Amino acid sequence: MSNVTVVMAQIDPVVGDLAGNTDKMLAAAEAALAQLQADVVVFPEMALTGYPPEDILLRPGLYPQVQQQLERLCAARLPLAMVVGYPMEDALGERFNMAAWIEHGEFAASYIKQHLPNYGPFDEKRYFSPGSQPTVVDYKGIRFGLLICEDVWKPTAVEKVAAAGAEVILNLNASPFHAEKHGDRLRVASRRIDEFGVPIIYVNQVGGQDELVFDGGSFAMDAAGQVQVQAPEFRPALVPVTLQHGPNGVQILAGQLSPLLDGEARLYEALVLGTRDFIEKNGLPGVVLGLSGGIDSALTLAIAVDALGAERVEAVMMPFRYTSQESINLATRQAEMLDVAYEILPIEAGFEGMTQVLAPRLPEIEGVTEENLQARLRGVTLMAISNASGKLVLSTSNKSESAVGYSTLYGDMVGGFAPLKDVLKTQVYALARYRNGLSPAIPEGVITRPPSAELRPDQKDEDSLPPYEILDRIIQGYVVEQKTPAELIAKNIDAKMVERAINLINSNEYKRRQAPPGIRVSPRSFGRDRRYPITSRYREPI
Ligand SMILES: Nc1ncnc2c1ncn2[C@@H]1O[C@H](COP(=O)(O)OP(=O)(O)OC[C@H]2O[C@@H]([n+]3cccc(C(=O)O)c3)[C@H](O)[C@@H]2O)[C@@H](O)[C@H]1O
Ligand SMILES: Nc1ncnc2c1ncn2[C@@H]1O[C@H](COP(=O)(O)OP(=O)(O)OP(=O)(O)O)[C@@H](O)[C@H]1O
Ligand SMILES: NC(=O)CC[C@H](N)C(=O)O
Repeated sequence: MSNVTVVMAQIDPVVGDLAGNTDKMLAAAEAALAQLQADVVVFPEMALTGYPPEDILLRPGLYPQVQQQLERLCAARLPLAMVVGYPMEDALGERFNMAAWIEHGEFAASYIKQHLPNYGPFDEKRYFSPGSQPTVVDYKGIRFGLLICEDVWKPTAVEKVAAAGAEVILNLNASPFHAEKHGDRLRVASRRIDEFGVPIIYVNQVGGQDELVFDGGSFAMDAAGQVQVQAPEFRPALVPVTLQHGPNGVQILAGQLSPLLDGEARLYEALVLGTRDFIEKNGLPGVVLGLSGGIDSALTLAIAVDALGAERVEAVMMPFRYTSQESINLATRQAEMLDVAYEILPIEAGFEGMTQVLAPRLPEIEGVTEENLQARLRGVTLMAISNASGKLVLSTSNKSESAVGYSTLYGDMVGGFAPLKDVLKTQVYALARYRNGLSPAIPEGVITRPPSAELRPDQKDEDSLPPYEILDRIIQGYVVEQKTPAELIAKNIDAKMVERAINLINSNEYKRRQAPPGIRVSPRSFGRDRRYPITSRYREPI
């Protein structure tokens, strides 16, 4: 019996662009036929609408358009089978997350997703009803079982499709990135193969969508749990998987093994892709940010340049009386290193103006009022440039600061997108070092100086906050891993620091609700992964 070629079409669908996504699928299928002699081409979950389409799924106008595009896929009558993810609404108004098997232009079979994820960033029970039946398609002598993403994360759907005779599973995914996700996927797939003995071809989408980054990384795992084919991460790809009938069922032949990234390299790529796609898919001309000579704005600038190219990035240093010459020098040096448009715009005159405006009500502007006024004048300045140029303001906030509210509402929290939103301060340093290892992008002095908001004389972050090494352990433990205060203290973290940090985390939810969106890179980000009340008296014993 001859071999059968399944092409993993790791594409980058754009949410809501049904016609564009269909064009992409037709182009990918044609290329898979012409270049790879594909028999089957598998697209990601919900490739027709992009994922997650959120409340677009509740628009009645969506479903006729889905039908139209499915008809286009059939009308192309390509001589292969296409497996396509799409949403469907039935006559009773129930909606389903589906996969279509389109064989030589005929809509030959379909499958309804059985396990609907409703945790973390997922909301599928808001939209869909689950299916209950397996789908197995006999094609070119092989029995293909269809499953959709979460279906392989639990045993039931895999058990059913194996019992229905599937010899290989085609798993359509929209599986967003976090730093440990690829390892989780491999473990889950290998466990299911262990339990039910059916190899899995796992096809993921790639690209940024608002707060989510899809990393691709599609793979084919054989009946022994070995990855025989590995697609690259963070870019679209068409990767062939060769199937052969052997004495022990279907074999997956060894194929392309794209190298995988890890650690900071993987995290950095996710941040660059998430930033680029947010700007590109929203049709924005470029970005502008406040460059302070500190590490957060320095790393954000490097990411922006890697994402968009220096010519689309602008940096502004806005000194005030507390800004050190070293900060100005470091900001200027980085702007030169990266060759971005750069301006020094002092905010002193703005501060004087505000002093006069406020004089009848506030004769003295001091303390936190003075600190925040500086941050807000910088925000106003950046927004003026944004309005005049159309460039989006990048917020430089990181996860450690937003955890404890160490930022100013309508000040340094302005912006349309926050690349570092889910990155802890200790990771910011590691990423800066990693990035400089590729080529010089951040002056060494920015990395080695102690962090300071420079909003009052000699201010250092660690005067107000626990040292970042400790704060980040608390955030990681309390927010990401859901540990109790007692568990944190048992890990040798000072009880007073634990108590203070947890109080700050919980009392600053109000600020986070007003923060710009940013890229999710951890298993639990602030935002949809962690929905906390602003008004709350809940406490846990210390
Ligand atoms: N539950 C609640 N819901 C809604 N609003 C609430 C609230 N509780 C207080 N508020 C309001 O929030 C306001 C306070 O917030 P806000 O004006 O932002 O200011 P606030 O949190 O008081 O001060 C900002 C702090 O962040 C520091 N900072 C600023 C800028 C940059 C950095 C850095 O290193 O990156 C650090 C700065 O040194 C200062 O200590 C109050 O006026 C209060 O009315
Ligand atoms: N003098 C400045 N010129 C331009 N932008 C500034 C200036 N000071 C602060 N900002 C902006 O406000 C953000 C918050 O900066 P701040 O210095 O208060 O603390 P930070 O969070 O440690 O940031 P960074 O590490 O970038 O300094 C900065 O990242 C930057 O975008
Ligand atoms: N779309 C989905 O079903 C995603 C859920 C799945 N566990 C994942 O993130 O990989």
